[in-house]
Amino acid sequence: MTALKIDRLNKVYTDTYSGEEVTAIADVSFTVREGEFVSVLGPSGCGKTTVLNIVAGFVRQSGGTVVVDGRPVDGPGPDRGVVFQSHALFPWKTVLGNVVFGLRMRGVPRAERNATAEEFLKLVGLDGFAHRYPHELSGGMQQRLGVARVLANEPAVMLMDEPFASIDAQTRRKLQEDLTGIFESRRPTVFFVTHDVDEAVFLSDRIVVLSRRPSRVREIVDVTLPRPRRWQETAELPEFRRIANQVNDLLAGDENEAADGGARAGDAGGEPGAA
Ligand SMILES: Nc1ncnc2c1ncn2[C@@H]1O[C@H](COP(=O)(O)OP(=O)(O)OP(=O)(O)O)[C@@H](O)[C@H]1O
Repeated sequence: MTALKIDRLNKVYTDTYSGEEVTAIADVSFTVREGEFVSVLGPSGCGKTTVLNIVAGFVRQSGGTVVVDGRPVDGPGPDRGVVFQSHALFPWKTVLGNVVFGLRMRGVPRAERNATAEEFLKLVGLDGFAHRYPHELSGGMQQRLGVARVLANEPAVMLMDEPFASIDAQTRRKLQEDLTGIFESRRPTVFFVTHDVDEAVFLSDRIVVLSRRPSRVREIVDVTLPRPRRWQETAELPEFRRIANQVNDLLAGDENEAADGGARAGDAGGEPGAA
């Protein structure tokens, strides 16, 4: 079943200073099936976060539709849980309090919500930290908490915007492995935005590669690697390198086209001030 359907999405921003119109997204369509992990990759500034923000209901599209679980998106809602790059946790609430909050908003009874929150804290490896505060956790632990908080609410789609970008490389690998383990055991539907090709290949079932701005879908790449996935074994598979090279070629092809055509076309779609 389709969990998320993005159809002919278009977004034009109006620059608040110059009043100039900037087309961030020209025409983007793709679907995410229930229980599928789909990543979106593309050149910097192509509109990845904009697509995610429209799906989250934070930003309104200029054209096209977004349907989650059969319902058109018309603002934020509990059917979509977002894990941000910065942690966006409640600093005054404990770890347990952060996870329980959404459950309380949904009217889950107290005994049940504490049990559910503890189950999800265990899933992300934070059992034993329930009564700490976010500032007492490392960056990686805060991201785990962000994941637990979203998963506990069983959203139709979990939206993740470069959640590991600000985390050191070693911890990032561990978090990617843990996220994969959680995905493999729970099968949430995930829409994941990243800059990192290897991360996208390791985590995803499919990768949507966007063109430079104004963006379109350049290609949707199937990742047929076996699960369960662990970095050491998965990265050694020839298929892993083949897919990563394919995605890198798609991104590089886009850069080359930008270099060839950008100057000629006055680069109407380029980043302002970009060389
Ligand atoms: N609120 C806004 N007003 C005007 N322009 C905006 C606004 N938000 C984003 N943009 C522009 O839209 C384009 C897409 O931005 P977006 O952040 O979605 O891209 P991205 O692919 O996520 O970028 P990055 O890879 O750098 O994170 C950029 O050119 C950006 O400058």
